[in-house]
Amino acid sequence: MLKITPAVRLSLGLLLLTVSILLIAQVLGLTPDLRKSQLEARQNLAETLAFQTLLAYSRKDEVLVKQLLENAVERNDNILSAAVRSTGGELAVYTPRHGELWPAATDEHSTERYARIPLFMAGQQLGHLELAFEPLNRQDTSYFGLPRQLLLAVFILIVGFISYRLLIGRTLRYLDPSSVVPERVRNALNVLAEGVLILDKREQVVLANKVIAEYLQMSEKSLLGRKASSLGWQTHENSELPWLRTLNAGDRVTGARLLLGNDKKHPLVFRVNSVPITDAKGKAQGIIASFSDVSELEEKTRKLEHLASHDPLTGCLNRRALRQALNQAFIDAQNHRGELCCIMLDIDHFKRINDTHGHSVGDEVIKTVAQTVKHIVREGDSVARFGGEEFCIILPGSNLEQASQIAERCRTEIQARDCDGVQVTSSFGISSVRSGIHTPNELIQRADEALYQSKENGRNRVTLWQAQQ
Ligand SMILES: Nc1nc2c(ncn2[C@@H]2O[C@H](COP(=O)(O)OP(=O)(O)OP(=O)(O)O)[C@@H](O)[C@H]2O)c(=O)[nH]1
Repeated sequence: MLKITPAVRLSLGLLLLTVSILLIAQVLGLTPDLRKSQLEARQNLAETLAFQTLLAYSRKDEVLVKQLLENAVERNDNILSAAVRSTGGELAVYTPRHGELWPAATDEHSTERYARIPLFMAGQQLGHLELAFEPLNRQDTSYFGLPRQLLLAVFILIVGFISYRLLIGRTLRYLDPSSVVPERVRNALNVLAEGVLILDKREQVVLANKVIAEYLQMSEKSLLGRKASSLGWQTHENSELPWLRTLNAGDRVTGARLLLGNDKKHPLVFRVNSVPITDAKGKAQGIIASFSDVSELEEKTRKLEHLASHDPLTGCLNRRALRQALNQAFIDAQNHRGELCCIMLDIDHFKRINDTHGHSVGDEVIKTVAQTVKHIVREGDSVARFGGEEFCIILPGSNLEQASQIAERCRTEIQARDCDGVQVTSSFGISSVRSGIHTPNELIQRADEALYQSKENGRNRVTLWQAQQ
């Protein structure tokens, strides 16, 4: 089947245009009128023959007249018969079948097929020359019995299409950007583990290797001519695409991070390098951009970072990560004169739970308490496992009153929870940067002192640290 390639489409377009131009030319009368010229030829022929016949007929040389008429019929395929009719209406001289070919009803006037020319000599009419012709269109049906115009149209369509197709195919080969890259270069790029795009000055793809085509889920050919920025990349905070930076500023870009894919949860992550292709004068004529898929590496790194900063039993921050979060929150609070509170939480009589129900139940209790607290605090707060059954909660932007409300909610919900048939209570101590505290350590220390007060005063309660403590 004929493939509708751009070359075929262009050829058909040009063919239609050509046919339309021919039709318009015909409508405007710019093409030669075959019918008219045939009629003129017939008229000339009839008049010449009439002149010759008149001379012979006036001398009553009927043999010569007959010879002239027979010669005319013999030499002209389109003359069927000829005759000289006397003024009285009888056929004086005639070629065979003229009687049957000449229509009885023909009046004085000539028609397309029947010429009737009066023969005058010295002002006296001697008779008429009669010529019967082939029908006008007969001459057009010279090929396979089909009208010549139809054949011409078919000829233009077939030969026109083949010629246009060959011409455009050849032209497109010169214009096809991929054909300027030698096969061996393309093969070499296809062996690379990295994706490669070669772009022109308008960031249109001139070459795409197999790897990048697979990442983009498109064929190498269908990528040609597409703008690289239209291929579905996501940048970090809409920063400039690396190849655009190279095109705009001439910079080499290395290690730019780009995401690809509609699946926002699992996009492919690439590290992209982009270098300009310069001409002899050092002007950028295009770009080579390489794409390394670092999705798996980033996922592993993310998991390692999570392991390094979180407690494996509860999923809360560990002490190292708590320190970082607290230091940052402390700096922010100081810079913006903001609120910051710290809550220390300790499960009451936890040793007894371990001793009575076993260590694994103890672990479950710790996990339940952690889940309860994480569920209550806001998104910007940090929950860390501080020690065995002790937790530290950092609340940026919360004042003492808000922090004590949160601690109170944690206390009542922990008390209400049932953990493998075990019910526990917990004690809380709260400190705030607004209580004359100067360092992150001091904030934790004061909250711990308040927690100690809760334990001292009978447990299952919340105590705020105050300067006079
Ligand atoms: N199951 C379990 N127990 C732990 C873990 N870490 C620490 N512990 C135990 O927690 C208990 C803490 O007990 P203590 O610090 O004496 O205090 P308590 O029994 O909670 O009493 P108060 O704090 O005074 O109410 C110890 O027995 C630890 O062995 C842990 O990860 N899992």
